[in-house]
Amino acid sequence: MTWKVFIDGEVGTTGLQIRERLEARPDITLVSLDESRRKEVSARADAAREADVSILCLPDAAAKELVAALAPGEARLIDASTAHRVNPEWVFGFPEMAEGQREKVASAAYVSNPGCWSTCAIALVRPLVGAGLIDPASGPAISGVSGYSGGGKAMIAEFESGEAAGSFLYGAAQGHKHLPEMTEYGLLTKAPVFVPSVGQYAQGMAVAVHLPGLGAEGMAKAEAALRAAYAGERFVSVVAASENEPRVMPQRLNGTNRMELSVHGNPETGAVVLMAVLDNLGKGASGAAVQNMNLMLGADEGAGLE
Ligand SMILES: NC(=O)C1=CN([C@@H]2O[C@H](COP(=O)(O)OP(=O)(O)OC[C@H]3O[C@@H](n4cnc5c(N)ncnc54)[C@H](OP(=O)(O)O)[C@@H]3O)[C@@H](O)[C@H]2O)C=CC1
Ligand SMILES: CC(=O)N[C@@H](CCC(=O)OP(=O)(O)O)C(=O)O
Repeated sequence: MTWKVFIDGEVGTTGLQIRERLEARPDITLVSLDESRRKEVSARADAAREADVSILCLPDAAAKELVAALAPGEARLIDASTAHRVNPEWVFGFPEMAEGQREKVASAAYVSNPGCWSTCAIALVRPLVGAGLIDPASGPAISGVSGYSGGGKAMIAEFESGEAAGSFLYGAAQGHKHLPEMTEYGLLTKAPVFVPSVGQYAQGMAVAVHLPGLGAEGMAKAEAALRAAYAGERFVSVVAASENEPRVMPQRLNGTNRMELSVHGNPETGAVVLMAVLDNLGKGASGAAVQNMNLMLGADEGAGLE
């Protein structure tokens, strides 16, 4: 069995990484457009119609433009941009998120690939809300660090040319574009307070959820809730705190489609921190898109991924 796949935006950061994962696969034939036509909407729509699944690795506006050029049912799409993440007509492409989510992805016409920050945040927060350990109205504090490839070609150029003055925090005004998806799929009623940062390295991400009052008992329950939520999962797992102590290394899972979660804290003060590590271009983007594509095509979910 072979399938045709179109990567719209295949020369961008996310698209290239998907292409690398698919090129080696005998079961996939890539549908490609010439350089001169790759931004022409009619050519992109034709390519999407020809393919069994198309993966959009584009700015939000270009993703919306392609969707608008297609009639419902003409193409199956995975959108890696932010454009459709909380749109109820799209299935959120995080198969491990909830029971039944994997099956929804497999049968969907339109799948939105989650953001890298939100994959980490949702993975940590959602099971704890479910277990009654996070109050959904509490607006939990979340922080994190990403490699600069998370900002695509423009930020890579900024860092690699020396134009960027160094690492920075951002999003302090609480308008980060992943907040709606974190809130909705984290089962929160109030958005988290989220302060991400970009480090002076290319790739890899670590995210921390801060729970100052969870306590020693809550800490044990949090780990149990996370272990139960991801039991048997191949790409999401809970690891011992010692794996991420004393230093959390955001580049630890680079080149993989894995995300590792851990629970940390001080039993005496009751302060607890949940931690997630992934490759922003692996489980945070390109790896996740390939996993969703595999599910939609009926291929082995882990094909082309490690
Ligand atoms: N980088 C990351 O870690 C993550 C990125 N994402 C999301 O994935 C999407 C792609 O991001 P990323 O790969 O980083 O971005 P890049 O800027 O690296 O790549 C975007 C690509 O889209 C192309 N493009 C722009 N407009 C059009 C158009 N109208 N038609 C066809 N192609 C077009 C660009 O062309 P050109 O080369 O000419 O500029 C570029 O190659 C974004 O929505 C981003 O937010 C999601 C999760 C993580
Ligand atoms: C480091 C950095 O700048 N990261 C990007 C998010 C990358 C990403 O996940 O983009 P999507 O929202 O399209 O998924 C940001 O915070 O805006």
